[in-house]
Amino acid sequence: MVHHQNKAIREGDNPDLTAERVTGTFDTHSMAAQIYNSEAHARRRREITEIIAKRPELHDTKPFPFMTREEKILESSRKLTLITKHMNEIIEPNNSNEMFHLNNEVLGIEGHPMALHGIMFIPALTAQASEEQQKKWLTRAINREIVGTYAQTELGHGTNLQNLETTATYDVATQEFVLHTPTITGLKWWPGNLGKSSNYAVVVALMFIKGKNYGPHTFMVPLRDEKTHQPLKGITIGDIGPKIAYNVTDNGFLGFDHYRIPRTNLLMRHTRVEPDGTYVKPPHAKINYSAMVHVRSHMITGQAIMLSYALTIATRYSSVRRQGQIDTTQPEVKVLEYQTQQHRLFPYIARAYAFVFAGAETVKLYERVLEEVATGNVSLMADLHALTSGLKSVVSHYTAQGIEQARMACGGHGYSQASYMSEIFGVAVGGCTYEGENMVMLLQLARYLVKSASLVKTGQSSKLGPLVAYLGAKSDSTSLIDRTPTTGFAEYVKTFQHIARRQTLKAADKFFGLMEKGEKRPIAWNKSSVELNRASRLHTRLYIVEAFVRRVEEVADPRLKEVLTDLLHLHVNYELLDMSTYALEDGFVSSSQLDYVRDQLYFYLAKIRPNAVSLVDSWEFSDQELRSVLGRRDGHVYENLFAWAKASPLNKTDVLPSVDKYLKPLMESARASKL
Ligand SMILES: CCCCCCCC/C=C\CCCCC/C=C/C(=O)SCCNC(=O)CCNC(=O)[C@H](O)C(C)(C)COP(=O)(O)OP(=O)(O)OC[C@H]1O[C@@H](n2cnc3c(N)ncnc32)[C@H](O)[C@@H]1OP(=O)(O)O
Ligand SMILES: Cc1cc2nc3c(=O)[nH]c(=O)nc-3n(C[C@H](O)[C@H](O)[C@H](O)COP(=O)(O)OP(=O)(O)OC[C@H]3O[C@@H](n4cnc5c(N)ncnc54)[C@H](O)[C@@H]3O)c2cc1C
Repeated sequence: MVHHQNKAIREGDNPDLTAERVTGTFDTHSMAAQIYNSEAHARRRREITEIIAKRPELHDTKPFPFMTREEKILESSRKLTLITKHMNEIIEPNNSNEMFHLNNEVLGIEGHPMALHGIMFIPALTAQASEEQQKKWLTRAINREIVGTYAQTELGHGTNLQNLETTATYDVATQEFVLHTPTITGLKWWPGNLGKSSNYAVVVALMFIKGKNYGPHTFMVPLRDEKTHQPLKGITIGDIGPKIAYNVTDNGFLGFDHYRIPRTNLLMRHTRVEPDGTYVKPPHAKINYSAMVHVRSHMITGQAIMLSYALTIATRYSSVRRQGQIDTTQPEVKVLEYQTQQHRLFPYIARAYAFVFAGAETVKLYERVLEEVATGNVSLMADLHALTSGLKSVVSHYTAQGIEQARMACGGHGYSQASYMSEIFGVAVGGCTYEGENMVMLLQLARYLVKSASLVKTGQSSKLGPLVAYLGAKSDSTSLIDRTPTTGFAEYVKTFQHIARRQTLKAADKFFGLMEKGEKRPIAWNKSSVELNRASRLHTRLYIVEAFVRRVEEVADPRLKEVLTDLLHLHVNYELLDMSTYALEDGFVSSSQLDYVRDQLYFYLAKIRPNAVSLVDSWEFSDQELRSVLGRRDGHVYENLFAWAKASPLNKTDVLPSVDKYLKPLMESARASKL
């Protein structure tokens, strides 16, 4: 048997796809180790996939698009129960990476009844509950004796946490907090799994003590009777109805009617309220926002994975789909031969790699900050908040765009739910909104950039943190791209730094200038906000490029290094063209340099072409995880599309009741009236 570099090759596969895999120049298992940050983790992913493949009870009983929402929830609860029961046979206990993979394989991306339990409820209790509180609730939560969610957003308020309407008013006499929803707009609205699944929630409410508003705080709140699962007295609760996607998750509403909880249900690791109502403030005003920072830090990788789902589907399909000719004397070509198709897909393949590398760095920083905050050191919280705010916005935006490009790259079949593209898009695009609407989060990063710009302007560049140190550096007079013999990326990085620095300082000038002219700070901020967000995006895109460069520099295997270097070339050239307005407007980059950048882009599209399928195969998504007929590993698309169509519930009978009831009588009466 021949050993190929691409480990996805199997006998009997569509030969067009096998031919693509044979041309791969690198070992896809080794590339998976880069993507998943270690050989051990990549191997464990494969082992988990194999275990699941051998357990049919963990497979979907029918394709998700053929199920109603109720069926999907039932099916996902069945599988959730099974994986909970057999968890220790499948994954290492408490390994969140393995759990994430297990969930993606078995439950999929549409959510499940305990999605928020793992993503926010447990992280909130871990970071914000005191040790005593953790003994009471965290162990039960980890054991899944109770199911919880994170209830913050309201019908009328999501972004602006200071104006939430839900109140928690301290009653000194009974040592209780009274939770209350004063209006319809104060109903909690959106929290995942709040509607039907959870019996507890970490609730965010404005805390009032003796008439004083202490702002948003987090409380552990029982919602349903633990035995009967009936809502408790004083609680109004339910599902908010179907959404664009993510419909296995019961996003819910919740109202409180003077609902009492003990004082000790305020999460008290960092903040305390004494029995007499004395407030002990936390070491950082935003320490209670930790569950949001947790998701923002992890969702970068989550988004990269969803983008790669779509790219895997589209790239494999483009290798088996033949349409039209390039040379009219030759047979029809694979659509992947078209430069336009390559230009549509390959820069996003590069972005997906860039995002997953940036995501790994973000999680590392998050874990460091988590440890430091636990010991009272809050010094890096602002940096982490700025970084994750920018990354969640930029990455979710380009992920949604990339998935949509991948869908269109599949032509008509991309529009069928057999491709699974619409669900992937629908779930991923939610990331532009949840955990802070993208514009709002870019503006959070902009606050950090403006402060940094003001250090530069006042000659205090030495005080700049490592993420923004480049703001204090001097630019060359022009970019040296194409003017130096070096093949490295230093000139590109310098150019991105120049662009981000110039835009940041310019936007900050606009803001400060407006204030100097007498505008109040918030008005000046609003009038500068489009320019400020441009700066945030450029800063974040620079960070992503740098994270990519850092990773490529670390890679030792020469075959991997070569293909990752090709991808990085593609990335920097594509990014620079995409932001060429900024590069051209002060003459830092000339139009002839941009011609060079364009040529480089086309060169690397062609160079990557033979590795395209191997690059997407390296993510090692199983068919079970992808849930896409078009993206099947074996490339046998057409026969399976036909089988899929035949399985459509509409094809159970030859004549639908709607035809019997309406169309037949309509046609009959039309015929009769002609007589
Ligand atoms: C292995 C694990 C696998 C995980 C996989 C994940 C993959 C995910 C896939 C699917 C998941 C789907 C589930 C979705 C779940 C969604 C949940 C939610 O959406 S929960 C609700 C989220 N809501 C928000 O994000 C609201 C956004 N709004 C805010 O965050 C705030 O209101 C604000 C905009 C930040 C403003 O806050 P506030 O009004 O309090 O601010 P100000 O008083 O104006 O102060 C601003 C200063 O505060 C600093 N700040 C703000 N936040 C932080 C922070 N977190 N840390 C540090 N500092 C912070 C800010 O920088 C300002 O500082 P200065 O400029 O004044 O110095
Ligand atoms: C799939 C999904 C899952 C969710 N899960 C949860 C959950 O589990 N728990 C939970 O509590 N919430 C959850 N949410 C809610 C989510 O966090 C909020 O919808 C999100 O934070 C945005 O807030 P909003 O809806 O109030 O938007 P709005 O703030 O009303 O945004 C509307 C528009 O106003 C703009 N805008 C608002 N404020 C400003 C500003 N200061 N400056 C400039 N522009 C501004 C925005 O950019 C946007 O264009 C979920 C939402 C979705 C879609």
